[in-house]
Amino acid sequence: MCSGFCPHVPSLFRAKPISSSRIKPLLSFTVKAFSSQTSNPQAKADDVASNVGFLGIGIMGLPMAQNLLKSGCNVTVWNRTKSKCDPLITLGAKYESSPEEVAAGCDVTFAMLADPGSAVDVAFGKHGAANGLGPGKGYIDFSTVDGSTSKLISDRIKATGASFLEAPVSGSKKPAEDGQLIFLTAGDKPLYERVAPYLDIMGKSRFFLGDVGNGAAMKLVVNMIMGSMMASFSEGLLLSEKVGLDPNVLVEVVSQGAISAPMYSVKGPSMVQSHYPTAFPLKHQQKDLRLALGLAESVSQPTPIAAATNELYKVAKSYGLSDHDFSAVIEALKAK
Ligand SMILES: NC(=O)C1=CN([C@@H]2O[C@H](COP(=O)(O)OP(=O)(O)OC[C@H]3O[C@@H](n4cnc5c(N)ncnc54)[C@H](OP(=O)(O)O)[C@@H]3O)[C@@H](O)[C@H]2O)C=CC1
Ligand SMILES: O=CC(=O)O
Repeated sequence: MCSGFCPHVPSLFRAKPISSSRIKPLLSFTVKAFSSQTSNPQAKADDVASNVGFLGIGIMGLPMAQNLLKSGCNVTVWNRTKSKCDPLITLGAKYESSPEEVAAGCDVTFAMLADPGSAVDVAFGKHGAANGLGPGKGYIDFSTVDGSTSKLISDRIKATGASFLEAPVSGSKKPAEDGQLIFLTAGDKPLYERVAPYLDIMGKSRFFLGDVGNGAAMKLVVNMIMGSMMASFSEGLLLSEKVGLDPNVLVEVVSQGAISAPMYSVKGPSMVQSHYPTAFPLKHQQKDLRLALGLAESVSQPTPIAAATNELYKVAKSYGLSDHDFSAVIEALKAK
């Protein structure tokens, strides 16, 4: 595995670890060329003193905003279903009743929404964040969307005079809780530098990938691979059981070899029990496959495995498994 400094890796994609675990003050920290890796246990409020907004308090938004609050940031929150903000209000968050009001009162506003439709609505729909934005402010969208949607949001945000950064994340509920997300950012470089201390509170590494659309594309490619890996693993678990093997032993064997992945070790044992506690909702994995197929279509790249995988997730959705974890895709392979 390359360290991130390999000469054959284009500089745009190099990850550069920093020596100190302490992030530097907001206005004076050094941003590594295009990407950097940090560890964040000592990240503190006095490193990042301004007011931040957080829109979309779902599975991911809740722990991400929680980590900002625990680091001492002044956080103002909004969610369509207000009650989901309660744990954050208890921790000291301020609540506003629309994205517009959050954006109006904050220097930078983060958004973590379900899909392209909700990301657009919250960014520039009625009472959307754009109404409260203006010069000097920043809008950072963590939602997993396609590049066209991200560019549309970028255009509408920039028309207000504010800056825009797309920043989808790799890493699920537990990495979000642990501040171990990977940020795949693109767009306004000065805004990236300005919000890097916040990203370092919520994540373990960040990549700046250039123009808006590149972060979205990277995220969709990663999740296309992940969706297919999970579908293939599901086939293996069921086949092993049908030929008389113990699928728990398969999980153990896989975990020791070249195809080992944390996802298999973490989710495998509960999949064997037909339990799918939701970390990454199946409906979002299918959305990501659908968007990745659109991306592949746009450049005529054959992706037959992802196409077949997408069909499997659609079957799982038709079984009512949309809000279960994406590992429930295994149910689509069981005889009904
Ligand atoms: N869970 C995971 O492991 C990961 C998820 N992601 C991506 O992050 C994003 C969020 O995921 P996650 O937190 O799991 O999803 P959730 O489904 O838990 O949360 C979705 C959020 O979007 C809001 N929302 C949905 N529709 C609308 C709408 N029409 N208008 C306003 N708000 C809306 C929801 O509000 P309400 O509470 O009212 O429903 C909620 O705050 C997705 O794009 C997902 O693909 C990325 C990495 C990991
Ligand atoms: O998008 C999901 C993830 O685990 O990353």
